[in-house]
Amino acid sequence: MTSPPPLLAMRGLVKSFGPTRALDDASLVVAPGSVHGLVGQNGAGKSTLIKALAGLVSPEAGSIEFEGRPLDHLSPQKAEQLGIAFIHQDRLLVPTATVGEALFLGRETMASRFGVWQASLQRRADEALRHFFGITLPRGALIRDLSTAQQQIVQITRALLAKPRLIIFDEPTAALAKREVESLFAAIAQLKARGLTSIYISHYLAEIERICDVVTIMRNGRDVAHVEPSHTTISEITRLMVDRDVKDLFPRHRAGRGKPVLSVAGLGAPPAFANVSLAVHRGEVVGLTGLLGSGSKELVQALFGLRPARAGTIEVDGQARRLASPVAAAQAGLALVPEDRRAQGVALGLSIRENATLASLGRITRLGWLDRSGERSKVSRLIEALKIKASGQEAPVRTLSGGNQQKVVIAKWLARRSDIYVLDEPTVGVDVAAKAEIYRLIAELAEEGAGILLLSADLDELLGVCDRVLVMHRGGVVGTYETSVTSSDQLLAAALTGAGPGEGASHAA
Ligand SMILES: Nc1ncnc2c1ncn2[C@@H]1O[C@H](COP(=O)(O)OP(=O)(O)OP(=O)(O)O)[C@@H](O)[C@H]1O
Repeated sequence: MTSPPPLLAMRGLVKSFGPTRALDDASLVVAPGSVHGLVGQNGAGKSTLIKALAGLVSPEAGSIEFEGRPLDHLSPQKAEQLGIAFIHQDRLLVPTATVGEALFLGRETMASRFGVWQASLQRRADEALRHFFGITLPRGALIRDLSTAQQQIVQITRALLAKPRLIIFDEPTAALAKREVESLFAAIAQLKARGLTSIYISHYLAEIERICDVVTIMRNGRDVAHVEPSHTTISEITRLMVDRDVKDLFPRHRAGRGKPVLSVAGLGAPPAFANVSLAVHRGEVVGLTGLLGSGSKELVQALFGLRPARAGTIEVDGQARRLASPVAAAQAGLALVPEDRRAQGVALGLSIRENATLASLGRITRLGWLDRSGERSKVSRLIEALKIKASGQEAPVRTLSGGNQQKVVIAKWLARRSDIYVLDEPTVGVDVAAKAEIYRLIAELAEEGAGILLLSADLDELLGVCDRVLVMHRGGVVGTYETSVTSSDQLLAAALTGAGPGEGASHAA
């Protein structure tokens, strides 16, 4: 049987940025009706390849064919006319638009806010969101009021409404909770059944294995292998990506549990969450998880000083503290790795070295010394360990790939000597080798006597690195699970239903 001609054939692409060869003879050939995975370490060239298809970068060599026709002088408009839709990592929706406007209107017409018009838009928005994702969003909400996950759902729904021929998902699940991931997979399966072709870029190899028919593996700007997940293991895909074996993804720390370093009692910021009590001890890694709307994100925001708590107390090392701002939280001894790292964590115009140094400024030890050199050398070590791919330490962070930018922020914050680390999704968008490195660092911090609170939607990650996991549901903590005796299904069931822990787990926080 002859196979059908490819829907998309990108061949021999070359693209340099100064001294960096982002694409070096890269090819991607996609069969119609397939779900095609694209994987590679941070900086391997995945985004540059996709940007070439969107007309956002012009390759120096190579060819692109779509439905058998050669394409040149591509632009985002031309790609859209051809029926190629992109779901990018960065949010591109207008923050002041309503959900209905973001879904159905061109950007230029968003100024009109007539009541009847809005009501009809909202009704159509509800229908579309329910159709593709089985959810509705608060009526009249503006894009900026939505969480990252909700914004992404709107972005995907908008793309699907245009009935594309090819849809490219660039790390679509990075900000999604497990249940939304399932809805997305169901939507992709449905689209495939209707003959739509998808390209799926992700660092979550388990997802790639589950939904992709074929996977192209990139390394150093080149496609180095093409495999069928049904005949290949995740560790083989990892080995092809990294060109070595990655062992011990989840190293366990060997710290003993010390005194409580962070104690939260009766904390509330209604309607997001109420009456939350928890303790993180020295030498302990505590996980926190919950679906969208469970309050877990908002709880972490309150600890970051980004959301005022209306009730309850927070103690750091036995002393009552008011964490009214991120600065107050940092002064109280908390190191915070925020989720929205591009907005909150990194100065894009500055170099890697300058970003690393910024974290050291103003950090005063208990004895009153400014300890910069120690931190800086630790940052350098981390940049080395996390294999941040850049032309050098002076490269502006703006020029790094998305995952490498995240590594810079994480290196910066993890190098601060702190008593408590609050990490909000620290490994999202980070490749598997760097993930292992970040887990090793978390273990090291615990062994140095810090307490760590890790918010994550990745249940395997939580079970792999934490001692205990707190699950939130509808604004409250519904259970604390000892990870040594818990499965991811138990965590998911608790997050979904709010049912407390069964055998082998405890209610005590
Ligand atoms: N505008 C640019 N200027 C300079 N270098 C760039 C630019 N865009 C990309 N690069 C470099 O090209 C290489 C490939 O980057 P790309 O964003 O394609 O990687 P990626 O595989 O998508 O990584 P990630 O998984 O981190 O998103 C990286 O070394 C990056 O630093």
